[in-house]
Amino acid sequence: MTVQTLSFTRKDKIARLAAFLYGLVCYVIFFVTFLYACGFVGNFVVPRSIDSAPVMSWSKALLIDAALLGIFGIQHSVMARQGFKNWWTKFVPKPIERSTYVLFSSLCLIALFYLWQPIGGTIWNVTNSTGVAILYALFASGWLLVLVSTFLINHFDLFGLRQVWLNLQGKEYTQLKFATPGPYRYVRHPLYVGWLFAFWSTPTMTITHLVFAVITTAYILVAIQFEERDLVDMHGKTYADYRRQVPMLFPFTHHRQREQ
Ligand SMILES: C[S@@+](CC[C@H](N)C(=O)[O-])C[C@H]1O[C@@H](n2cnc3c(N)ncnc32)[C@H](O)[C@@H]1O
Repeated sequence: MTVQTLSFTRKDKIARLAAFLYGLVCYVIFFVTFLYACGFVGNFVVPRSIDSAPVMSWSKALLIDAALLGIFGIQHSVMARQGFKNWWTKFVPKPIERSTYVLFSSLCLIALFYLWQPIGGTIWNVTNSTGVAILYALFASGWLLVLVSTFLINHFDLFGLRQVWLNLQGKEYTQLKFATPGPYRYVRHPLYVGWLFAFWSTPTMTITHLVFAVITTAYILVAIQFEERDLVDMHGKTYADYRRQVPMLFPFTHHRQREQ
């Protein structure tokens, strides 16, 4: 073995280790952002939440909030498309592509938490203690369903750790297989169902919260179209059949195409 090859091997090992550490840092940033998001939407623990006191006119606040959600939506959807990935992995090494996606998503959310402008106003206010308890239980179940669904798909792949771990070991990345564990047998998008519960279940629905819930719901419905197009490209007939047989978000709903 020549000296040149030896030094390349060592450089390669250092690069793999650096990629792994980068993936780990991105994951920690994601996880802290995720925990902050629970407090932000639920109005607890965090210093600035979705319903903090308004400080500007409602029209200006609405514009800022819509822009913040729009930026997150564009980043999250564009960077997830195969065409974008093919282009930007010319600059970003493939093993850290997912971690970088996760990092950018977290940064958009951190900007949203920091710059969010409450509007105030009350749409509904449940004061009955049973009602409040049920709404908080649905809120908590939503976040739990989100987290559990990530593990059912593959938590460590979704957040980039699997990619940098395989790279550290010098192993090739393998695509995740299509699977329908647990709730995936009843709905195609349990993780998004979790978000819907987390965003809509609140004893006090303010105008601010409603704006957040409506825009994120619209985003989820659009994102599903793009995600399913990619899933059909990836898994072909298997996913197309699954789409025909299993409802999108509401379990046990009559699926039109099932009868065909
Ligand atoms: C954030 S996850 C959301 C998964 C799903 N839309 C949900 O709401 O539970 C998105 C990733 O999951 C993958 N995915 C979605 N459904 C899947 C399935 N049934 N089996 C394997 N991967 C899936 C997609 O390819 C995408 O990379």
